Amino acid sequence: MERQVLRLRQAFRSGRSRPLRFRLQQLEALRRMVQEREKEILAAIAADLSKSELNAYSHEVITILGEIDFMLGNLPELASARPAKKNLLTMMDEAYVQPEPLGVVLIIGAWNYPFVLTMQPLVGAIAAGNAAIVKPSELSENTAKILAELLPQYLDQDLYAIVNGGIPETTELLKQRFDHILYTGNTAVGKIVMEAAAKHLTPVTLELGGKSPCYIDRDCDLDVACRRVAWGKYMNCGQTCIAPDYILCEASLQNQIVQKIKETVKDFYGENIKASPDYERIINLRHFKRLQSLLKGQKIAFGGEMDEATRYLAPTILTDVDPNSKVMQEEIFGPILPIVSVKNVDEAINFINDREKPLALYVFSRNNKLIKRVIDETSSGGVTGNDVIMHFTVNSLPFGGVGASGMGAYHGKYSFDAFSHQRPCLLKGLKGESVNKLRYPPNSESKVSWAKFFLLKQFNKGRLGMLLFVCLVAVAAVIVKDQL
Ligand SMILES: NC(=O)C1=CN([C@@H]2O[C@H](COP(=O)(O)OP(=O)(O)OC[C@H]3O[C@@H](n4cnc5c(N)ncnc54)[C@H](O)[C@@H]3O)[C@@H](O)[C@H]2O)C=CC1
Ligand SMILES: CCCCCCCCCCCCCCCCCC(=O)O
Repeated sequence: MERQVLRLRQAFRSGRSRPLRFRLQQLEALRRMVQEREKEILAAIAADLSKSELNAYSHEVITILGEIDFMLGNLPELASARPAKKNLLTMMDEAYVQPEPLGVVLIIGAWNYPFVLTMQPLVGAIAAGNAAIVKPSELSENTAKILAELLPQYLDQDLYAIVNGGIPETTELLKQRFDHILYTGNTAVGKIVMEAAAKHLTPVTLELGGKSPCYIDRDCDLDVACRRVAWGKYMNCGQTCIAPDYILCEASLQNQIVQKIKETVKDFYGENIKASPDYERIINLRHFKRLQSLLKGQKIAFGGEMDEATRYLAPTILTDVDPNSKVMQEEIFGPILPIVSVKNVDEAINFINDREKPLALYVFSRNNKLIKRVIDETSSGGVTGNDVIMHFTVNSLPFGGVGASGMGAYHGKYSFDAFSHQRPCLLKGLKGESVNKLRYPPNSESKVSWAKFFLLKQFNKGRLGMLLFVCLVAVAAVIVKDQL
């Protein structure tokens, strides 16, 4: 492991990953990989998550193609230096912010969207000019295997590597020094990653989970709300980090919501859900048993059927759920939808604020003011109003958590930023010593007043301001020279 990181570090230090042309070439190669090897990639994702290849394409491959296209189209602008505003003392100098790559970065992915959660950060790491090691989840073993086979065929092998394995391999990897770590997965392991990173003062982006609430207001089109909630909750069998975890609504809405989601489920998956190509399975037996245990003692208003042999768990709704019950204490990450009743929106807001900050928050209402109020009075990684999941798909929005749901963000420009250092650069000439005397010892009352004048005054009024400024500097230089 140590040698592998060293190899990447040497390649990074050679400067090969930095030129814009090289980054664009690598991104194009990654796009070619996705296009040319689409069948193998889809088959691997499908095998890992008992998913149809059509769904594997629309849940995962489409996101990566979109992200690569975004980077190819925007990289020249993202990577270029941005001029910075100057003060009086530096008006004649050059000030700019130059994004620079961080170095060798580590990307640790989770199993639930195994292609997106490794490749989307990789696109950002390449775009920003880094070397990268990708560590896919061992639970999605087919995707991990195909990535290990394909990436070296398309990408520069000295700069981009893939390490497969479970806890021992990841533990070993985390002992190495990286310049950034982007980890996606559960909060407990997030803490392990952050602790390991702290030993090297390595910055981290943590994409964690949590319970994402969904408030459905009385003033709402329930048919639409229930269809959208059912889509986001039961997609990937509930194994989506931003799936609506539970519903908050007034008690009088509960039965209608159950009825409407029930009808939607029939429309989506037919009478025999098990036979639907659009309904996935739980990833493994451990998660299946965990979900089974969350149902104990609950009122199952819909669903609840299960088959351990195939890890099938039907779309399920729980009603009159006690906020203190187990299903409301941990992230569900499965197709179980509890409904908790609240008296009104105020109680819903308090309910959300009494708990850890969620990764996503959903509000359904015809009343935009109410939606804005919920946004203003709560905190969450992201928000979608009158829909679920969809903020993930907008790559001009930063995607990430806050508080217990994570730190940092990525997607589109934010991925580029996550893997870049914004380096401030100020380039001065060697002239102007008469004004510079102001900052050289010995200090004096008059120097301080001049310093205040130069540093605290703001002149940003275009050409006229510039002219005025040049005159001022000339006069000041003469006065300062005489006084010092
Ligand atoms: N914020 C986001 O974008 C996303 C967050 N998630 C969250 O991830 C969670 C589900 O993923 P997990 O079951 O955690 O996935 P997982 O079991 O695949 O673990 C994630 C990664 O951590 C590594 N890992 C596991 N145990 C480790 C240890 N002791 N030391 C070092 N590395 C270790 C694994 O090898 C894997 O690469 C949910 O909480 C979900 O909400 C999932 C997808 C997206
Ligand atoms: C007109 C046709 C439109 C088709 C749109 C398809 C939209 C598909 C959205 C797919 C979202 C995938 C979410 C992936 C989330 C990954 C991270 C996570 O939350 O665990």
